[in-house]
Amino acid sequence: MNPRALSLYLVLDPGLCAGPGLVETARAAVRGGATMIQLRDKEGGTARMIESGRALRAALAGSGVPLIVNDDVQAARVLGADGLHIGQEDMSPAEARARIGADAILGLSVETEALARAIDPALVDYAGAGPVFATGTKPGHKPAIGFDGLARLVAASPVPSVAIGGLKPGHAGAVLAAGAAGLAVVSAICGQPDPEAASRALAGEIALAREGVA
Ligand SMILES: Cc1ncc(COP(=O)(O)OP(=O)(O)O)c(N)n1
Ligand SMILES: Cc1nc(C(=O)O)sc1CCOP(=O)(O)O
Ligand SMILES: [Mg+2]
Repeated sequence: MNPRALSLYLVLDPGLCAGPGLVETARAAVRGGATMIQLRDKEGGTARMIESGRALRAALAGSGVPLIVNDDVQAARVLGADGLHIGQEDMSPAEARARIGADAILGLSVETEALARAIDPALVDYAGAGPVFATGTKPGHKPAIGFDGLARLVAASPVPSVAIGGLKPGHAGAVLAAGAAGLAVVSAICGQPDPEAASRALAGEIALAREGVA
């Protein structure tokens, strides 16, 4: 996986995207510069994940933007998704890798330095590091780590890290300065009045920040 794919990683939440919907939000975000899309539906079960995933696959076809499925390895397999994102309590990276195959992208959430250090780079392609800030999008999330904590997780991880949790416009510089490959966001794009403009603003900030740290 090219770490640049982690630059602006949109995690789609069907509830927050209820206005335009998942597909239109994804299309708009990609027009604005999103580089990776995750389907994260914590409520709908496998059947809805597959239905939404099919529509997203069709919308993203030819864009070069990978589609990652959150949690649900069965849906990821049925969809032939580009990858799967798992948390520490979902399944082991070894099981996930065995079930999605060698070529699929596998992401793993890490909330502490010890978890980041424990990543096996033979199994896992990227780390989702956070939460950087408290967020209402994920009730019961682990304690916020801030930019200093992010830098420690990034340094401990043997694979590229994408920062997540409460990230908004204005944060890209600090995230990249901490060494992360990019920002993963839900509410900074999903549910915004103009998701394309929101995505373009974040992508522009990331590009500027990258010039600063290159
Ligand atoms: C890019 C990215 N990073 C972290 C997460 C969180 O995954 P997890 O800890 O399994 O929590 P849920 O998203 O399943 O509630 C993520 N989804 N994406
Ligand atoms: C899905 C998710 N995982 C997190 C983690 O820390 O592992 S925080 C989070 C939600 C991020 O949403 P928003 O960009 O709206 O703050
Ligand atoms: Mg999970």
